Amino acid sequence: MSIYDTLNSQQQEAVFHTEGPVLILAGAGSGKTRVLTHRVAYLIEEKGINPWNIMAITFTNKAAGEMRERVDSLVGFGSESIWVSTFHSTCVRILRRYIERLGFDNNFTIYDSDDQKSLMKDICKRLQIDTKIYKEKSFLAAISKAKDELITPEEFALKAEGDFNQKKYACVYAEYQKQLRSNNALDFDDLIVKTVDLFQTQPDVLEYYQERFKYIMIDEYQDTNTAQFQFVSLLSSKYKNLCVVGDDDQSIYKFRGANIANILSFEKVYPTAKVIKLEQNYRSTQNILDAANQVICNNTERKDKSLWTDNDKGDKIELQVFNSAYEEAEFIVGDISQKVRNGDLEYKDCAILYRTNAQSRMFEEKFVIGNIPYKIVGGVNFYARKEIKDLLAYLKTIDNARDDLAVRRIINVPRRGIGPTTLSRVQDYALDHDLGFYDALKVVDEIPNIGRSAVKIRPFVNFIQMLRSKLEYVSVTELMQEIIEETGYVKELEADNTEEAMQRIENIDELISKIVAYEEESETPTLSGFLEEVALVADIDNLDEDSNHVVLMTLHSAKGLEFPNVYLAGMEDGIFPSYMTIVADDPTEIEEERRLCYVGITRARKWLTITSAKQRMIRGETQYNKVSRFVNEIPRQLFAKEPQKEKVSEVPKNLVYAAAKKNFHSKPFEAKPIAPSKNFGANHSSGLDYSEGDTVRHMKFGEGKVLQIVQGGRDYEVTVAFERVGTKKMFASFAKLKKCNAI
Ligand SMILES: Nc1ncnc2c1ncn2[C@@H]1O[C@H](COP(=O)(O)OP(=O)(O)OP(=O)(O)O)[C@@H](O)[C@H]1O
Ligand SMILES: [Mg+2]
Repeated sequence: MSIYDTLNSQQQEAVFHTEGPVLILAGAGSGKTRVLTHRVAYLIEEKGINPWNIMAITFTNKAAGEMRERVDSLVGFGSESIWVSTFHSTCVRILRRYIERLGFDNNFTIYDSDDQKSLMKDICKRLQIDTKIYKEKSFLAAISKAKDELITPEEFALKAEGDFNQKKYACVYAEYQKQLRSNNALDFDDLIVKTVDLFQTQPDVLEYYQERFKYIMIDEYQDTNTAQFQFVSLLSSKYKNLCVVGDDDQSIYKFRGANIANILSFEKVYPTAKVIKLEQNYRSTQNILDAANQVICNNTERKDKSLWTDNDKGDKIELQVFNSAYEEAEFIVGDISQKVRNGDLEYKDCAILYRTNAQSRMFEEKFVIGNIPYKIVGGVNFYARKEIKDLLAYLKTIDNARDDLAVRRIINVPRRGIGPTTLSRVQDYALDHDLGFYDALKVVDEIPNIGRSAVKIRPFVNFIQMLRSKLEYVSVTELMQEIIEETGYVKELEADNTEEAMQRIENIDELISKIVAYEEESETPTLSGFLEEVALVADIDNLDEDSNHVVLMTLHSAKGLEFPNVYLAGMEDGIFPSYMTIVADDPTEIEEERRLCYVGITRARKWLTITSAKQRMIRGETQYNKVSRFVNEIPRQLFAKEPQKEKVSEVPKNLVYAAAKKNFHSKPFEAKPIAPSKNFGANHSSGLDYSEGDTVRHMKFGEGKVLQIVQGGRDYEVTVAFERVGTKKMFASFAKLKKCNAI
């Protein structure tokens, strides 16, 4: 039996039709992604296509990794030379090779949203824009929107003729692009825009990639924007072997410029396109699928599809309405805990999905108290933390000193006593002489009126130059070590000795582990390579399949994934659909939210629980909401029982909450491996000053008794019975336990 026998006949048709444009339009869970991976295998195994000639594009890095894994297991060899990645990663690879043609250096920096904000702040200041009237955020949003649609600053300016407001935006957009260029940096949107630009202006480059990628496949096609569409069209215009898969009912990124027309008009753009529909859902039970179908059929702007399944009816959908978000969290966490205890499920089979990131906190508290492993996908991104950004800014400065933002971030970290007047003199000098900020620092003695400040600047420049000269023969890990030691970054935190400082040190340890892992895994590790990888980590990538923890994430992040047991939390009008959508009273916006709801429901394989709270605190205000209109679109008979009536808590809620808070630690203890032989920064000494039976003190957990110390692979594992929080097992170097003096 071949692997293709496991596909149904429509799926087979989609796999075997390899030449010319193909559109696979199908509902959730019908095997679209599965078809793509099998198609790649088929091309290589049966058609003898060189893996080198295949490109597959997915929406997140995680999906890319998953696809590579699936192809690997199907094909067994050669899959490393297939390009399987996201639009952004694909474009970075192309630009690293050819962006010089557009006047950038190939080692350009990628700006994240924080970097963009700082840059915009500078620009507004320089252009003397009143940011009380014109928000930096709205400039960035307008620029991003323009880029999604491939509108250049010049075109923007032309369109703005006569409109005072728009002219201001045009002017900021132009300045923003100018600054990016002089910093040798691109923002995320630019990655696509510049690649399209490259293809349009450099025919030989386009031709090279057209010859290279004779077969192109795109997953989640419904969420491509105009710029991405253009990229694909150019690349596939020679051989036209383009296969896209998507579901118009799952288009949920309109706010990021996704253009549903790209899928709806595929047949117009490619009149010879073969269109294949998949109608059997393999993922969910009949009940779950019925609920999803009943919700989505309320949308008018859609291609009609019918999805059916051979699966059992399955359990009915659970609907629970609570008095407060607190009770909602308590129920869900309790339910998971019970199902796991019963042996029905493992933690990793469970996902809690919600509309906004802020909804995660309540669950976190409950998980911490219940000692249940969980992971939040999204939220405060690791790389957005101050200490991580500071240290990365050092690496960026060493890698590409034209990145002014990075240089300015660290010039006074640690404090070097370089004042704002000095900095603005350097900045002026740089502008007057058309130099980058760092280049101006290098010639500090020539800057007028700089006076004694030059003495403070020179050691900084020397330090960076020294590290740069070492680049060729030291590893990134060693580089980081030197930065931490020379700047005294960790020493300063240690001296601070607060809980927050300790958390920061833990984060730095985590960063070091990341660098070590990168250097171990990469064939040719380089500083630029590391920075690139870091810049491209979407939040979703933090999801580690192997670990056994409950996953919490927004509905947007859940696209393409599946879990046996799913909770849709906060299903209230005002939350989902959001208050903004309701007041906008725009049917297309409600339809977008409804599609998001469809995505949510269809993530569930066996069990689906929908919850809502009658009252919930949002940004410090208590809101009273009705059950979401989307829930009312699900026929009653699909629910296990009518929503339960008022549940009166015996303990006043504020007391319960205070009690929860008292026990709340921002994160559950998570053992992190330590970089082998590169233990520095935090006090990673293996010499413990306590032994079994001693009373020790932990910064968060308080006092406890050491029950056991075991030499683990990389570190000592210490088991401590804490008075307040019970017994915990932890790595010695991370726990930083202090022996309490016997009286
Ligand atoms: N022919 C088949 N036989 C058995 N299982 C299948 C078949 N086709 C798909 N599946 C399974 O159904 C589930 C859904 O498949 P897949 O993720 O490819 O769907 P999808 O259409 O990409 O979903 P989504 O729209 O959510 O991205 C997976 O677990 C997959 O392994
Ligand atoms: Mg899919």
